[in-house]
Amino acid sequence: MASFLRQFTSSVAPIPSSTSIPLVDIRIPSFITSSSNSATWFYTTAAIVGGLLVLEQSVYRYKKKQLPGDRWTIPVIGKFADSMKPTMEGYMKQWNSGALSAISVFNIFIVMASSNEFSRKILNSPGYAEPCLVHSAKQILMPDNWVFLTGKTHVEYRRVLNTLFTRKALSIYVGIMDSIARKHLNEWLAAAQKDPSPRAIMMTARDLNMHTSLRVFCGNHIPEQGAVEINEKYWYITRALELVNFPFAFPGTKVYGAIQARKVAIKWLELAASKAKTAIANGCEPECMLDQWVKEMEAPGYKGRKDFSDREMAMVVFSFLFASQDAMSSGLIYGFQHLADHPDILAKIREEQYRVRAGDVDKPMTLEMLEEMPYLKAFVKESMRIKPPVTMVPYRTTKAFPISDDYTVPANSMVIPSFYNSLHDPSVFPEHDELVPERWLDPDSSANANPRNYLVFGSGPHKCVGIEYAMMNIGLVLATASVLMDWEHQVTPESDKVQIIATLFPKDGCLLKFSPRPRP
Ligand code: HEM
Repeated sequence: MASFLRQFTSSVAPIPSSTSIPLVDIRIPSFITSSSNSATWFYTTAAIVGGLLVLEQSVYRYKKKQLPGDRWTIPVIGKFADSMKPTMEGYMKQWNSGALSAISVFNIFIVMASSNEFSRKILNSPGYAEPCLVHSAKQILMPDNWVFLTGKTHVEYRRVLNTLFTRKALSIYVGIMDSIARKHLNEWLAAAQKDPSPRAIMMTARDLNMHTSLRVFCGNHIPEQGAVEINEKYWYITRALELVNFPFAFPGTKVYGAIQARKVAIKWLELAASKAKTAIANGCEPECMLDQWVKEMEAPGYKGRKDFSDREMAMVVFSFLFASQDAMSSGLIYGFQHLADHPDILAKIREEQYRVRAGDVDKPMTLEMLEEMPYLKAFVKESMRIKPPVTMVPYRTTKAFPISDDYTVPANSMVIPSFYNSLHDPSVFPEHDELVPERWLDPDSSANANPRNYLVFGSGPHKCVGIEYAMMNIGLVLATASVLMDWEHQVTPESDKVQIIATLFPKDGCLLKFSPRPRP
């Protein structure tokens, strides 16, 4: 590029100005002067553009240093085309190119970390790197949402939110989860009776999760009409979670649709927060997360902030929906698919279910019962190891980050820890592509000896706040399904291919055929 520019400029003859040869009075036709002006503009513009392109390449190569990655970046857009249609194969190629590797998208310099050491280092270095949600997240979640807090204020806010997932709180939620799971599974059976052909569970599993989360978080403080409205509109939010979106939220854009959906959701969630405060003030016992939150703030030993406004509480609940809906749906859908494809594992799950339920499949699930189901828990953990719903989380460096002895990530770069290689490390997970729940049941297994490799929920100060709830919900739905119904998987050429819609899903949406299961 530089040599091209040198040749180009040296072949351009200097154009004399009219003042440099004052004694010569030659009338120059106007079409000649205007074309020489245009030529000047053309050459100047070309030189500026060329200079910027050279600068772009130089900055990229300076930041990349010895890291694996393209030697040159595509001018202006970089790897934008790849980020529009991400594939697992593409990501794997990048991760396998090195423990750290570089790319650039729209001149955002990105360092991908694929090893456990570097991924964990990024997640656990709040002094150098902070989570960096996709650009649209700020527009959708609103800039004053707690999820954008960092440092000490984040730690303090998190301390309050952790109280929403204590054992006491989870024991309130489990009854709600059980009754909603049964309602939906019976609807799936009724639909299958009408039309027994296999159907994709992509959307029906999402509906189940949304319904469960709304009722766990807000109980009956949201009327049915509100729950339906939020559920119907939520897909607009998922659609807008792309890495790169049209920057302005004009009507018709995905982000605009997501903002409208958020406005509807926040309206109902604010109402729910206000009703929870009234219910607890009137002496009611907590029946959902919002109630539990208000009750917690009243407790004599409570040390945190007590003045959460309805809007703040609504934004927290909305952030939970935002963080959980896609990931939990991915985990649940792959759970169904993995069990259908591994009848031996499903048989072990059923054996455990019948034993703990003492043959009574109508018995509502309790926390104590779940604790007696180690095989179920091991399966859920293993299913998400094989297909982690979230494969990576973008962070941003706040200052130059000396990540290794010989490489420092420049300030204001994106650093993306990825989890796939940690979760498929053959030295920790022998037969790493095989679904083996037993590896979690042996306390001396290498899987249990290396908990740092299990990055499904991240690590460090921003580690997922909803781990227990998510694991419990996925386990509870699969366990209840295993005793109420049989399901067959229609395997297609797309079943083992992955589509990435913020999280991972089977490309064919997971086609299942359900039928009622005879009682024991
Ligand atoms: C299978 C389901 C889920 C998976 C795989 C998952 C995974 C993750 C991951 C990888 C992170 C980023 C962690 C990091 O940066 O180190 C995260 C953060 C988060 N998750 Fe989850 N999650 C799930 C379900 C949930 C649920 C059910 C909730 C809420 C009820 C939730 C709420 C959050 C929140 C609020 C954060 C941000 C925490 C912070 O910044 O302090 N997630 N999750």
